[in-house]
Amino acid sequence: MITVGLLGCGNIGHVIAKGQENFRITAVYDSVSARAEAFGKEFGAAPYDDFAAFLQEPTDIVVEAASVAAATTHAESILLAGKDLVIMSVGALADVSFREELIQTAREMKKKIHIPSGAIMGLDNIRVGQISGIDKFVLRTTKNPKSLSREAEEKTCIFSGKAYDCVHQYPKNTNVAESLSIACGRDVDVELWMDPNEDRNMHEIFFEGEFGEAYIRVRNVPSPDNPATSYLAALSILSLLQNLDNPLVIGA
Ligand SMILES: NC(=O)C1=CN([C@@H]2O[C@H](COP(=O)(O)OP(=O)(O)OC[C@H]3O[C@@H](n4cnc5c(N)ncnc54)[C@H](OP(=O)(O)O)[C@@H]3O)[C@@H](O)[C@H]2O)C=CC1
Ligand SMILES: O=C([O-])CC(=O)C(=O)O
Repeated sequence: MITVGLLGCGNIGHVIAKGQENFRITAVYDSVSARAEAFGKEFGAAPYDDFAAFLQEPTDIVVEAASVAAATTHAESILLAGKDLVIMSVGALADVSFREELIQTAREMKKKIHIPSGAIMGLDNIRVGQISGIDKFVLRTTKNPKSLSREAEEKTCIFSGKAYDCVHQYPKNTNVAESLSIACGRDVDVELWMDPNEDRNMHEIFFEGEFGEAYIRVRNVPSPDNPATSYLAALSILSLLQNLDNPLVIGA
């Protein structure tokens, strides 16, 4: 049985806890210790309010499902503690030198850093961008203003630029852009829209290169407990965990 330490007892944490089958969450940590305690009581995991003590639990893998700040602060120490790592707050990896240091640490510790497909489809084959030419790569994200904790009367573009720059302004909405950038090997172009007539979290990917062209559109149901996070993102990490010990690997 794979044992999991969970960093962040929020929306995604609860979805994966409810889907435990071939893995078990045995230790949890959250910046709000009452939240970790309640989570621990509900799912039978040990709650921690001290991160160093949390790392001493003999878990195989730590799932970060908290925030870009949490991933930035804790990722290195998780790897140094000899644990594999799943990063949901992928925006933390926009800083190239931080990302390269983390990969180096993982290599030295013989550990893996997993980036789940998250709120999109097709991340696996987008890696072809690293081995063949790309002419165009644009991510257009459209959400209801409520999912962005904003208000708007009409469809409005609130960001247009590179993924790297988006992370500083919209850390909760840059994970997809950063996952795509890492997958295809370049800082992708991003448009972020809010639309009062859109009730889904929509991600459209326009990708052209030597292979041909692709248009991927995902219209995600927002998570009831956190409308900024698509339910697909939580399902994606659950699927990743359920397949960790599966000898049959699907996808690129
Ligand atoms: N890769 C992808 O495609 C996607 C990634 N995400 C990312 O996944 C992460 C989790 O999402 P979700 O579960 O919906 O978020 P929630 O806000 O529902 O849960 C996160 C929990 O982690 C806590 N937390 C935040 N920062 C820290 C910290 N530094 N140390 C310890 N605990 C912390 C939060 O506390 P508090 O409320 O006090 O901040 C909260 O309890 C987010 O960063 C989100 O942006 C989401 C969707 C798609
Ligand atoms: O759709 C989602 O779940 C979140 C999102 O935009 C992102 O993290 O980039």
